[in-house]
Amino acid sequence: MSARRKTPSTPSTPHTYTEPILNGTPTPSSTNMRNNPPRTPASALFPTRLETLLISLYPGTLLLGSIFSTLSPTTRHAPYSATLQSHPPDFAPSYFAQKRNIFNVFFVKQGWAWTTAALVLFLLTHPSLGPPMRPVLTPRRVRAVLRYLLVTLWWAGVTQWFFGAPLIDRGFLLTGGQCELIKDPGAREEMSNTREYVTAAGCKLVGGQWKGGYDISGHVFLLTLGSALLWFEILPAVSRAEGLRDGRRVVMSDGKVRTAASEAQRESHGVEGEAEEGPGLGMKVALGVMGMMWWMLLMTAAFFHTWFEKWTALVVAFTGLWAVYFLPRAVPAMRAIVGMPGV
Ligand SMILES: CCCCC/C=C\C/C=C\C/C=C\C/C=C\CCCC(=O)SCCNC(=O)CCNC(=O)[C@H](O)C(C)(C)COP(=O)(O)OP(=O)(O)OC[C@H]1O[C@@H](n2cnc3c(N)ncnc32)[C@H](O)[C@@H]1OP(=O)(O)O
Repeated sequence: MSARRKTPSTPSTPHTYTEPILNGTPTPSSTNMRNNPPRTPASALFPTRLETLLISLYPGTLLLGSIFSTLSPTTRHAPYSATLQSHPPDFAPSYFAQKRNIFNVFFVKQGWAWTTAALVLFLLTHPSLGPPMRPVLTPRRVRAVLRYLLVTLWWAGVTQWFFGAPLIDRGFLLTGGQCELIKDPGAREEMSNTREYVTAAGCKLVGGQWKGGYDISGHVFLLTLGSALLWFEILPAVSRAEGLRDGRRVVMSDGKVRTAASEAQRESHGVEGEAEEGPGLGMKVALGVMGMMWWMLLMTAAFFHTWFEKWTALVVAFTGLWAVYFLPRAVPAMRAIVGMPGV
């Protein structure tokens, strides 16, 4: 497994590993690195080039959707309602511009359930994490579940519940928004539960209009968070690409910066008989879910929300992802608990 990985810059003595120190006293290999700058970033907190390329698919998709909506005459001329955050149903320029489209109702609106199912299937079936189809709690599975739970907390806090109203709704209220019903004193009388008018869901439930504030796109947030969680977990486990696996930088407990390969060496929990075969069922399902998420992200970018609502949602999603997938690279104590995918 990882213990068998080749480390081309080091002598191939069995059972010893002399990974070059990247920010310590100059060694012959670190001098080499000055002459041939490494392809990985200087700080453990930043993504590698390959990771940056993959991450840039997200802003790229938002840009593509926005360009399409600007260039397409049907979409450009269709009336847009800021309150509905969409084109009114009668003027929707495409099937995907309708809120009731089947992919929205059964896929995005249940998006975290799909993300969870795809990840669980992958964890249960991929041999790099444990014996396929046997519910054995290997360290890699446990750490993957811990990371998933942290990202789930972020999803839940932003979209579902944060000691009351979720963060999206709190932001909306703080920026001057309110449930339009509460302007009507008669209707307000009937709203006995305060929760009814401090959340978008409660407001819509009593027939109110959630208006006036600034609302980040829940769709962009969920689709980014879910699909990126899947590929952050899956690619380092299945790919041999340097930038996704061994080339990632980590800060060791002595403060030295090394590559993830050194940790993989020490913490190998390889499963006997780990196969290097084609994609298994878990991988195929995850690829399907990621593909659908990408498509729905593109549709959201093309037909829903304002630019600002979409871009801030992207930033909020990546804040959570960064805390779970990049911060531990620079904080050994955190890494000891949640680990890194593929290590
Ligand atoms: C040994 C091996 C071990 C293996 C491991 C084992 C076990 C696993 C470990 C642990 C598991 C344990 C515990 C897990 C704990 C919990 C996990 C449970 C997770 C679940 O399983 S939990 C159930 C499923 N629950 C969901 O998964 C909900 C997902 N859902 C959301 O989080 C929101 O729903 C969101 C974010 C989507 C908000 O969205 P939003 O809709 O309110 O807001 P947005 O601003 O985006 O949209 C404004 C208006 O535009 C429309 N609109 C925009 N874009 C559109 C588009 N593209 N197409 C059509 N319409 C569009 C909208 O439809 C809306 O319209 P309208 O308001 O009228 O509906």
